[in-house]
Amino acid sequence: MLLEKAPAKINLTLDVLHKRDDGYHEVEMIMTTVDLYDQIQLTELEQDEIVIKSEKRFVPDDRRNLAFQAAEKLKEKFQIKKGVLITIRKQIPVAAGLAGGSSDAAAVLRGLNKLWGLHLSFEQLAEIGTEIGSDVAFCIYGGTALATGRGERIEKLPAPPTCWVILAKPSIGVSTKAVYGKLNTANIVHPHTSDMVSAIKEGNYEKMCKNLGNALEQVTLEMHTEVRQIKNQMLSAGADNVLMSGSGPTVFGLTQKQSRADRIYNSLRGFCEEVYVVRMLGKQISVD
Ligand SMILES: C[C@](O)(CO)[C@H](O)COP(=O)(O)OP(=O)(O)OC[C@H]1O[C@@H](n2ccc(N)nc2=O)[C@H](O)[C@@H]1O
Ligand SMILES: Nc1ncnc2c1ncn2[C@@H]1O[C@H](COP(=O)(O)OP(=O)(O)OP(=O)(O)O)[C@@H](O)[C@H]1O
Repeated sequence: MLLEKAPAKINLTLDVLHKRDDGYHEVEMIMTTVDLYDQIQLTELEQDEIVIKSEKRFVPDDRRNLAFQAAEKLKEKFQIKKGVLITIRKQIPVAAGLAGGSSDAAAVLRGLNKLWGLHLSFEQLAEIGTEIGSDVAFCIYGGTALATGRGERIEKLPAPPTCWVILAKPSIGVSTKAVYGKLNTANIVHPHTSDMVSAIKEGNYEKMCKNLGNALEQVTLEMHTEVRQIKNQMLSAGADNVLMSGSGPTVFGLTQKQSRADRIYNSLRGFCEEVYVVRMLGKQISVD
């Protein structure tokens, strides 16, 4: 039996450059993992099958689950004739823009690499992960990175300046495909990715806050008024800046003061069911 943590990610920036011929969008985004985790337990089975268990509604227990696809890919590619029970203790909100499913898939790839003694590098696991979803490669490494291409090309960055992150997810789920589908690439307000990279490298918290930006935010804001309400609520409770993560609908606010993090958290409870105060992890996931 083996346990593997699957952390959520947030987007500090998300820029869309253009739509590609293969239907995906060329992106440039800075992502960082936070200490909100799903717990993945991998148990070897006698029978040659993949079984998914999760107590949470909305999490599929068949091939639609990205964790299932991760195990299936490894079995196919390396002709593994063993079975595995994948138990997912879900803590990351579902369909939230926090890469929950992608991080579960990445954790299964890392975990089975150990359990089945495959000795694959993180680079090889990231390549396999990309066949499952655009965010999986980043989730293999965790930490902070600039992701380009359709999200699969990863360049490591140092840890962002220390701060509190308040996450709030309104009670709606958002389909990433639908948000990209509604995006008008001619009307994008592009975030300043290179300024965010330098903010992180300089450890400049104010500059990081100033340069938060997400090209998909406007699309989701127009679909769901709750996202705007949460942004306004966080700002009026004292967040230094706020942004929607990924394709949403989760919004995060930043502050360096714990008392203010508490105030923002309290101001959202009752208003919004899923609220968390977390830290950015900064560090990448270690190979062992
Ligand atoms: C919004 C983000 O989560 C930000 O990190 C990612 O860009 C999306 O990553 P993901 O959920 O792993 O996305 P995938 O499962 O690869 O793709 C879902 C759908 O989103 C759209 N999609 C995704 C990534 C991308 N660079 N361009 C796209 O247009 C495509 O319509 C695709 O069919
Ligand atoms: N392991 C999983 N955990 C949660 N949802 C999963 C999982 N595998 C597949 N899904 C399906 O994927 C859909 C999107 O869920 P997920 O939580 O991964 O979205 P997300 O956080 O918005 O992802 P991203 O930020 O990568 O776009 C869900 O509605 C669910 O049906």
